[in-house]
Amino acid sequence: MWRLARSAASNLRRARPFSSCIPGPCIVHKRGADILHDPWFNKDTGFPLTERDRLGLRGLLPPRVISFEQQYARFMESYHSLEKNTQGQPDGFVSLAKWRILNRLHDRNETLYYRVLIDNIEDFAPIIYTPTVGLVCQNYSGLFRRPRGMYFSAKDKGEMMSMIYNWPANQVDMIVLTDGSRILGLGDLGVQGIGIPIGKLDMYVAAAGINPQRILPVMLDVGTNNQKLLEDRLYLGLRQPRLEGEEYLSIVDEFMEAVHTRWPKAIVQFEDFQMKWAFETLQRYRKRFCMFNDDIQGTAGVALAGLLGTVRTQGRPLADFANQKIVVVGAGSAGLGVLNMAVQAVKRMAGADANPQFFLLDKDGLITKARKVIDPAAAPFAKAPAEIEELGLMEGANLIEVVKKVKPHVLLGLSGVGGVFNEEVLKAMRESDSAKPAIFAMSNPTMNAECAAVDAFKHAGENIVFASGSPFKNVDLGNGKVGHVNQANNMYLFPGIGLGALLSGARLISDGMLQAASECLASYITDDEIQRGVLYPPIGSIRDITAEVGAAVIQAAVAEELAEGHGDIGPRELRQMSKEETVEHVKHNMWFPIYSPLVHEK
Ligand SMILES: NC(=O)C1=CN([C@@H]2O[C@H](COP(=O)(O)OP(=O)(O)OC[C@H]3O[C@@H](n4cnc5c(N)ncnc54)[C@H](O)[C@@H]3O)[C@@H](O)[C@H]2O)C=CC1
Ligand SMILES: CC(=O)C(=O)O
Ligand SMILES: [Mg+2]
Repeated sequence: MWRLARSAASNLRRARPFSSCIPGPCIVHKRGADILHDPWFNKDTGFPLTERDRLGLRGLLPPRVISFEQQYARFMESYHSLEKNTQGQPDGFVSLAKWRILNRLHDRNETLYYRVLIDNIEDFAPIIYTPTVGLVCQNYSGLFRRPRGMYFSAKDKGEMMSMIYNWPANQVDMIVLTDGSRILGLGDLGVQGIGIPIGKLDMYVAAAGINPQRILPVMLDVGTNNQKLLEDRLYLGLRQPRLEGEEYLSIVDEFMEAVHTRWPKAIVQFEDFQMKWAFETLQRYRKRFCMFNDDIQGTAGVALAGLLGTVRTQGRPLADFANQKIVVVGAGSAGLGVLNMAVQAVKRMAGADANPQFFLLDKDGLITKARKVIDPAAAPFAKAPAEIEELGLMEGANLIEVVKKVKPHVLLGLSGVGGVFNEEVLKAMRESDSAKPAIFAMSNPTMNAECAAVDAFKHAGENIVFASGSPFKNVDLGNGKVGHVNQANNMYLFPGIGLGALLSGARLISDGMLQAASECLASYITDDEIQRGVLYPPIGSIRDITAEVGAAVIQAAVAEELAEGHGDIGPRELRQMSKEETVEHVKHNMWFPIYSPLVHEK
C-alpha cells in the first residue's frame, strides 16, 4: 500500500527562501520502520502524530514531536561541541570527525542534512568537498559503513543494462561518474574515488537545488594500478590492474548506453578521470549524450572568469586579456582545458590570427615544438623554438627560468604538485610585468596546492591577486590590511552547467553553453570587489550564482536551438522568457529541504 501526499503549495511557498519551488507530490511506498530507515523520507522525531498514526510509526519513536528547527539546533549544537572537544587535535583527525558526524546525518535524514549543508555551506563545503573529501577517499575502505550510489565493475560486463534498474528511484536527473583514476591531486584511488561523485552531488543539491532523490553517484571500477591499494586487505574494489584500450572503453560505452536507456534526459558529469580517458571520453560522447567533463570544461570556465577578473584588477579593459602573459604549470586535463578556453577567448577578442602569450609547462618543463614526444592535446600550446629563444628560453626550461624570463601577468598551477610555487618562484613574480600579478594555485586538496596563501603574499608581495582550488583563510597583512583569498574551484560552475542543461532539455552541452556559464560568473563581481582582489563571489551565495549561471546556460542552449524543454516547459516557452524570467524559472525549479507531508491531510 502506498500513500500520495498533496503538496501544500501555498504554505510551502511562504516557508522557503527560494519560495517558488514546489516539490512534486511525495509518494511513500513504505510503512513503519522501513520509513525510519529511509533517509529520503525519514523525519526522525519530527514525524507529526497524524503521520505516526497513519504510517505505522506509533511506538517506534519517543512520544514528543520535535520541530524541524529544534532538530536543526540540536544537530548544530552537537557539531559545535565536537569542534570544541577536538580543539588542538591534528587537522586530519578533526576533519574526519566532522565528516563522520555529517555523514551519519546524511545516512539518516537527508532533509535535515541538506538544510544544514545549505545554511552553512561556507563551513561545510570544506568537509563534504575539497579538501576533506580527499582524505575520505584515501581512507574510504576503512570508513565504509553504508553504500551510497552505484558501483559498476569490469566483472559486470554484459549486465549493466539490467543492473541500472536496481537503482530505486524512478527518475534520475544528475549523475556524477568517476573511474577513480585521478582523484584530486591524489592519483589513482580505485573504487575509493566514489567519495568524489558523492561530494560533487552534494554540491549539486546545495548549490543547484537538484532533488537528492534524483541524483546518482557512480563508480566505474575497472581495477587500480595503485599497488598499495591492491595489497590492502580492506580494499573494497577489484583487485586487478586497470583495464586499458578497447576493453576499458567497452565498459564505459556499456554504462552510458544503460543510463541513456533508463533515463534518456539524465546529465552525466565525468569527474576525475586520468587525462587520456578524460579527453577520449569527452570526444566520444559529447555529441551523443548530454554530458560534460568537469575537470576539463568546468575548471576552464572558472579559471577564465578569474583570469578576466585579473585583467580588471589591473585597471585594464577586458580586451587586454589578449595581451596577458600567462604561465600554466600542469599540462593535464585541467591545465589544457583552461588553455583551450583561454585561447578561444583571445581569438574572440583579438581575431583568429591572434597569438596568445601563453606558456605551458609539465613535469619536464616548458613545452615547445622541439620536444621529441608531445601529447597531441598539448601540441597546440607548444611554443615555437624561435619565439622563446628571443626570451632566452629553451625546450624544457624549468619553472623559475620561465618566470624570470617571461615576467608573467599570471602564474597558474594545475600540476597536482604541492609547493611547486616555492619561495624562489614566488619572489620572481615580484618582477612581473603586471602591477597586480596573479597567482592561481588551483591544485587540490590543500596539501597539493602549488603554494599556500600566506606564502604567496609573503614572497610575491602584498599587491598580488591570489586564488586557490581548496580554501585558505584570508591573510592578515598587518596594519588592518587583508590579502583576499579566492577559491578558484569548478564548484562555481558545474552546478549551474548541470542545472541549465537539465532545465533546457538540451540534447548536448555545447561550447557556447559553457562559455555563457563562464561569462556569467565573470560578470558577477563589481568593480569595487575587483579593487579588493575579489575575483569570485562568496560561497555563501552559491545558490544565487548557480541560478544566474543556470539561466545563462539555458539561454545559450535556446539561442543555439539545442533546447528541447523540460517537464511542462517546452522550447517555445523558454525562448519567450526574458533573462530575469529565466533566472526566476531556474529558482522556481530548485529543490529546498523542508519536511513534505507524507499523508493526505484529512
Ligand atoms: N581548482 C579546480 O577547480 C580544479 C583543480 N584541479 C586540480 O588540478 C590538478 C591536476 O589535475 P589534472 O590536470 O586532471 O591532472 P593530470 O594528471 O592530468 O595533469 C597533471 C599535469 O601536471 C604536470 N606536472 C606534474 N609534476 C609537475 C611539476 N613538478 N611541474 C610542472 N608540471 C608538473 C604533469 O606532467 C601533467 O601534465 C589536481 O590536483 C586537481 O585536483 C583539477 C580540476 C579542477
Ligand atoms: C575540483 C576538482 O574537480 C578537482 O580537483 O579535480
Ligand atoms: Mg575533479
